[in-house]
Amino acid sequence: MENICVLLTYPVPEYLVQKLEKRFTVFKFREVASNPQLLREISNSIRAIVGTSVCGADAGLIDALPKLEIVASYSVGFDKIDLVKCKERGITVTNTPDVLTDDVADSAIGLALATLRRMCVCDRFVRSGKWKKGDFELTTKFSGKSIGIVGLGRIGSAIAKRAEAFGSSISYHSRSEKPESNYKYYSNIIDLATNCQILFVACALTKETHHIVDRKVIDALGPKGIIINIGRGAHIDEPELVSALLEGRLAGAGLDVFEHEPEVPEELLGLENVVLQPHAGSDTVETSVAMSDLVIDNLEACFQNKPVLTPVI
Ligand SMILES: O=CC(=O)O
Repeated sequence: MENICVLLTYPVPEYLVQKLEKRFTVFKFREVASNPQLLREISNSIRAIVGTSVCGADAGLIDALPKLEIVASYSVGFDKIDLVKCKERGITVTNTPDVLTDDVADSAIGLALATLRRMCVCDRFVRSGKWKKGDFELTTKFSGKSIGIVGLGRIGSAIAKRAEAFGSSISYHSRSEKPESNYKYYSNIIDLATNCQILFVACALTKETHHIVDRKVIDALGPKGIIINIGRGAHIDEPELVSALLEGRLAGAGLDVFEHEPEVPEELLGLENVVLQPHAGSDTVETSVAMSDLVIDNLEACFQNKPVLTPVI
């Protein structure tokens, strides 16, 4: 397989780079993009793209690679891959579901706890020595709150399972009701937001879910409501979120993702009722190894003409 050329569109952990380089001829997009001559030379040889949640494969790149057979994403989300184009061209697309579910769900619960119990503010309180001058103010209880989950897929279900252990009542909104679930279903996200205290966003980003959390949803959640987003930044109308937080129309937010990441709205940086993470929901050593192994297994299966393990299409 050493002769098979793979284009890496975004930096991935060294473990995956090494595994790829052991098996394939690897080109890194950043190096190739700055060398148009090299790009022209290799465009006819690239048979696989390895992308991430940040940079996958858009129509322009796919068009430039006539021999492309597979886009293997080091991510569960595939919103950065032009699936229509891949389908047209008969290109296989794979992602890394399941192996990261626990980490992302853990992060979601961690963000909720950190936001309600103000853990980051508490940490700064201790470090700055302010504790010596008096105790920290009271925070808000997490256990027993009513939880609304947008998207009851693998990650949404894992969040629900964890929230159950906190005595939460759980309801959800998704495209259709899940007959296997005992949680209360709302076909309308505004009804879900009206009836919960903490709204977790855990669905895939599609045209339909772009800005699914808009001003109406935020206002339905109300001034005591909390939003936790471990999906994609574009699930939330970010300027609306920022103004709701500034105006006290929303109590707080725990955000792993942002609409224009790594750019984060300046106003959020000054707010103490938000907890911000750098899109790191699945970024643990253990899960990174599992995701990398799955990327490799998918590529090997594809080039051995076997069924890939986790096909998107
Ligand atoms: O955002 C992370 C992923 O899609 O895996």
